[in-house]
Amino acid sequence: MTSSVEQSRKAAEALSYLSGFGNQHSSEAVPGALPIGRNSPQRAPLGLYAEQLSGAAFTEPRAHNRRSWLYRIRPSAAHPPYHRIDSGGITGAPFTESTPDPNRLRWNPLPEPEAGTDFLAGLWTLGGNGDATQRTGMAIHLYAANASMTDRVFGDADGELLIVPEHGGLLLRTEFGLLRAEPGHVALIPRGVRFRVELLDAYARGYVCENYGQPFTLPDLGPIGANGLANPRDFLAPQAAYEEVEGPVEVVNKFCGNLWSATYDHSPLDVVAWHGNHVPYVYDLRRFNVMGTISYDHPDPSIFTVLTSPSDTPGLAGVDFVVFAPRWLVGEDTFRPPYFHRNVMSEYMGLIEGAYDAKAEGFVPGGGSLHNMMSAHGPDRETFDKASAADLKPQKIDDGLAFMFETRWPVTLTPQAAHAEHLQRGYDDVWLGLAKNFRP
Ligand SMILES: O=C(O)Cc1cc(O)ccc1O
Ligand SMILES: [Fe+2]
Repeated sequence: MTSSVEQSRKAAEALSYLSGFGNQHSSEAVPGALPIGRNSPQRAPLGLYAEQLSGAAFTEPRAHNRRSWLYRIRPSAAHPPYHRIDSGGITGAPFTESTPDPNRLRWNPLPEPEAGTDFLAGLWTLGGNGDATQRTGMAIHLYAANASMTDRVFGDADGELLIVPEHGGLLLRTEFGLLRAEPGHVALIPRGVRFRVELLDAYARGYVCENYGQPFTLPDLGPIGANGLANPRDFLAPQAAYEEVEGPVEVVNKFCGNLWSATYDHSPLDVVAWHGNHVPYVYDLRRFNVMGTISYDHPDPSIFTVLTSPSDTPGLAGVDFVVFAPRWLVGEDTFRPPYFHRNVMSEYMGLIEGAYDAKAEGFVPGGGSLHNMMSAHGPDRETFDKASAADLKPQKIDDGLAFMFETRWPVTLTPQAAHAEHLQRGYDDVWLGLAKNFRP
């Protein structure tokens, strides 16, 4: 099962997908593997085992109900006990080891990992909120890896994983089939789905939003109409693909914040056919249909919402995933970059490529910033001065791709993030020297 970057690349280049967000997809890697007209026939086709994977309670309304039926070589139940293993850099909610911090904070990218670090070993938790045992809240993780996962797979019982590569492509071998996620794409692994990450480049780095709450869905469009923002057909699910591997495979399960491990005598990526709507997917952020003003003022960034995890209060997300993609700015008599603000929501921002229009310096690809609930932030001094004096002709912002995980609850840091070497000291200084211009 060991694989080189070239082998993974070859597999990634051959992929085709099923299109459509939230669809009831179906796929079979071997003709006839998928039962027709029923989910669990007395004997499933080709000697496969039928198994349901639920992502919603059986009784949730149809609009929210999520489940898939998997037809696999061995049932998932055939495994030895799990035992606790060291979690390395990854932890989960509740985050109780640090005092929630009202300061504006910014980090440089993670340092290079030791040779032989795979995606799972390279996960590093920055912080989060909520409680995995209550299925509320979210965690922010970063990853830096220089090796493919071999002979082991990962599954997260705590929540779904929104993976945002910033450097290096990933091949995600999931129970449902293969997905390719390059920088500029996002990949979503639903709660409980097992997967292995192979690198398509020597080095991979990026961000992960672990969502304990309601699964990410597309935002309502309201007066925008029937089209726009992230279009459903651009979300791509895998075609069924299985491996028939006999021999030890470590299965690591994240459960209520801790990692547990069991060594199976076969690979659990052995699903030959499946159907349902609890599926992994990839989405190319460059397909995002950006909306903006064509008159004046800087619109709120909710118009850039790609995916939202709703809470029980309409419009108040557990977490939103927001992208700042290339777009034209044409606002007249308008301060065009992000405004100064204090937000009841907490904002973690990352940069996939280039630069971000509110920060002249210091916010770099692979780095991140946290502006917690009600913390005052906005353009740095240099950006403010420049934008206040700019000639307001139409301007294309096309030199960057930034994103935000915006959550209704404050983000509490892990001790490793609060004391990190790569935490920038003196971030507050970017707002120093904003001149007093008041002339009554
Ligand atoms: O703080 C940020 O840069 C994110 C952000 C962007 C924007 O365009 C308006 C508000 C906002 O919080
Ligand atoms: Fe903000």
